[in-house]
Amino acid sequence: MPFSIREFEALARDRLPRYVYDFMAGGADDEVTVRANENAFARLRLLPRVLRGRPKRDLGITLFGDEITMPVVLSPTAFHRLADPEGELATARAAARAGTVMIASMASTASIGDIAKAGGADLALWFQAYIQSDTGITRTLVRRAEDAGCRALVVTVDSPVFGWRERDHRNGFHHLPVGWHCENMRDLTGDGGVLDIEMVADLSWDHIDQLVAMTDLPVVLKGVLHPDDAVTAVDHGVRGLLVSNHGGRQLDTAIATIDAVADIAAVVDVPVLVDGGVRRGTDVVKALAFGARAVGVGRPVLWGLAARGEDGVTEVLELLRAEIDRALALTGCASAHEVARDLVREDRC
Ligand SMILES: Cc1cc2nc3c(=O)[nH]c(=O)nc-3n(C[C@H](O)[C@H](O)[C@H](O)COP(=O)(O)O)c2cc1C
Ligand SMILES: CCCCCCC(=O)C(=O)O
Repeated sequence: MPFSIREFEALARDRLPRYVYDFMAGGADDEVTVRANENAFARLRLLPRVLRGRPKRDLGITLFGDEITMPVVLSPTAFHRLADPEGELATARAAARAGTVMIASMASTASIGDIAKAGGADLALWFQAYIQSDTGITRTLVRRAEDAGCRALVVTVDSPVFGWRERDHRNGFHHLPVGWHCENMRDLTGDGGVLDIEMVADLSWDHIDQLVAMTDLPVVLKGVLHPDDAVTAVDHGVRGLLVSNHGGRQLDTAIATIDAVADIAAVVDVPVLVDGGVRRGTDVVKALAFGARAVGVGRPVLWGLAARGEDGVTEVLELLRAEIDRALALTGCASAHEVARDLVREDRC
């Protein structure tokens, strides 16, 4: 079994067709932000406390009333069938087994109903949506998420247009293989067809007001980086924030997410999550120190899925759990809640 997420990525790279690996690993333009997300974690150094020994650490946290077993959730990623024939169904089973949240992408290759069935009652399932220009379509998607038992709605707001992904253009990857579809987009107009997902360029706070009014589910905004937007979001009824630059796939040279999270956590009173570049348990501890309730992982899940299917996703999540536990012990923390801001210093080298 691989010993790290990096080794899972190497395995996945060996197994996947080149165009699929590039789609998953790649980002926008020069991929400056893809690299920055990881490098920014490495630049931060931990300042551990000693002689606070406790026999066991408690990794559990609560999100919208649900207890999850560690401060790691699965960020939404499209097209899991490209990684494994079982696709999102395998991912859902692994997330349920790990006792954490899976945020299913609107661009899943299985429907939200089927993902919910695969995960079963143990899965804390959230649905990620891109707001569509036709409010009726957005409403139907929200109802499907509610009917599937989703516990929160994550709205991605960093994509008014699609990022420029040079690897995909070079590889000519613009469509799923014949016969595969974004299953959440099926039967939305009553003609049995599958609609394309739209990126809506005139997305505004009015759309967020409409969405919040449409559902009792907590709405989480994904893709917020500016503290002022975070404050505005809460004013508009948003109940959680996922600080994200879409894994460097949208605006290249956007700030690394770990560099954005503390300023946001300081000005809002709702759960703040962060994703982008989390590859080690020590990264998770740094994010907690900066005020995040939890982190999201995107590519690591895909590497596990591509390398070893459902078991691979489980192994990636369990690797992270063990690394977080070890990092907590080595920094003198008995729980995720005990991680304090003074545990992290900027690298002075
Ligand atoms: C292959 C791939 C597909 C993605 N698809 C979506 C998506 O459908 N919706 C979304 O909001 N974000 C999507 N993302 C962004 C992730 O949710 C997340 O923000 C990002 O992957 C986090 O960075 P990491 O991969 O370094 O963990 C995707 C990312 C990747 C790598
Ligand atoms: C037009 C299809 C939408 C797929 C969205 C996937 C995504 O967000 C990504 O980063 O890739």
